[in-house]
Amino acid sequence: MANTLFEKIWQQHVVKNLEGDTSLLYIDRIFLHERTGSIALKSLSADGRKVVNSDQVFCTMDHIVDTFVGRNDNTLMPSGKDFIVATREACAEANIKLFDVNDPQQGIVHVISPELGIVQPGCTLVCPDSHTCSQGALGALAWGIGSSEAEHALATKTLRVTKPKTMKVEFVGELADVVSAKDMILHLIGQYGAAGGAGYVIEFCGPAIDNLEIEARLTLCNMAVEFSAFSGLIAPDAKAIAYLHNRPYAPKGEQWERAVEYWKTLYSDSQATFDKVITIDCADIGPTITWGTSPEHTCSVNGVVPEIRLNDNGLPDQSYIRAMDYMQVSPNMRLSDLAIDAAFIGSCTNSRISDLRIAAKILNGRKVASGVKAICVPGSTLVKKQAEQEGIDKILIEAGFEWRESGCSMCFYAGGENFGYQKRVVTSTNRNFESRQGPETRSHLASPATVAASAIAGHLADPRDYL
Ligand SMILES: CC(C)[C@H](C(=O)O)[C@@H](O)C(=O)O
Ligand code: SF4
Repeated sequence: MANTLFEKIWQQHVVKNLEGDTSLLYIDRIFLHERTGSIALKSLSADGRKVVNSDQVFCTMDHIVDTFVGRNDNTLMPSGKDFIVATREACAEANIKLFDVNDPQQGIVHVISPELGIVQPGCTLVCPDSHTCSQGALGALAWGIGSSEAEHALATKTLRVTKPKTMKVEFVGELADVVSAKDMILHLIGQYGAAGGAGYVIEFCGPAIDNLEIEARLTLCNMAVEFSAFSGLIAPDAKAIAYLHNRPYAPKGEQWERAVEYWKTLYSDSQATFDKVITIDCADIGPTITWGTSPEHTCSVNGVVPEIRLNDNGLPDQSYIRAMDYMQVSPNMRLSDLAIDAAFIGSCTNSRISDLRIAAKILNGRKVASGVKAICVPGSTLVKKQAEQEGIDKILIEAGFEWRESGCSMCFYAGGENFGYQKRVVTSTNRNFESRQGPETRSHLASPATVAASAIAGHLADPRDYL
């Protein structure tokens, strides 16, 4: 029988079929972070239960840690230190591998898991964090769970999961210069709505996906959850296999050979059917940015804010009115007329070395506009080190960017460091809802290239004008 990639991985992991579409699935890897992982570990231990196999569990300090150079356990986030200390203690007690605050392999969970070869094709990986879907880029079934599900997985190596429907999103044609995976995913969400993927697991495929490097595929899959999908994944190809080769946690020697043999079977059979298919022509995608407070509020960076959408009754959609009011934009306003207060390059969406390279290419020899607070937070300590070896830090600092230690940082506002009241931020992150990056901040989601160009211009700007 012809199967999709998802069905192959699913079938491999069914321990028992339960009622209806629900199955008990075997979980290969569990990743935790100090914000939600510590809660799961604490509660597990309070119940007198144990982590059943700590070799399959990893934890990092990314969400709460400060990103200032010279950081320690103290954080700007009130009581952040408590989470850090509790996580450290819980990991030591359960014998879990922890990438601690100043560990050379520390970083944002969805950046370090691929970077260290922890996520692998065909495996099931869960983390109490919504952007776990990023890791599907390597052909894994990876999805975000809640803290109580994390407890269940830690104690049993299994989870009850209701089978999602399958969607194929095929990208055909070629991307224009500087147009990136971030523009692709924003374009998809803009076209089909932020709920467009609800109830589905999405396989991204097609010639334009084949052409993407692994880091770009991670960016694309990262925002599957912003499309409301259960997860996103991409069949592992020669690029995925080459990417994983020799990574610290990837199999070695004979085990590597056997793994590769298996990974090569992980693709959707040509006769396999999907519940839904979407095809997107990359010729239609340009540098894309959000104007509003949902990832579906997108437009071209050199375009204008759209008209207010009408609802089914032909009346102005209140969510559009509210978003425009919050963002202080109005229909037909040029995006390039919006002055920015801040520019942020970071997050599990766009903080890998390829993201920093494109930013450096644009920023080289230029200056951030006066009055713009510009911050770059590498996605991992290894990315930071690599960037420093390439001189990227110098280019960014010279241009006027702050160069930070790795972490989630101001991708999300948790009561600590933020961009300030009602500040307008152009950001390489994945969420733009109200106050996501600070009190009433106005976030415009875009690619790192667009963020860099806008930082120089002092207003939202098209990266094609800066190459
Ligand atoms: C803190 C964590 C639970 C949260 C998530 O799950 O997404 C965070 O990573 C985010 O991006 O908002
Ligand atoms: S970088 Fe942002 S989106 Fe990613 S895990 Fe951290 S807080 Fe969540």
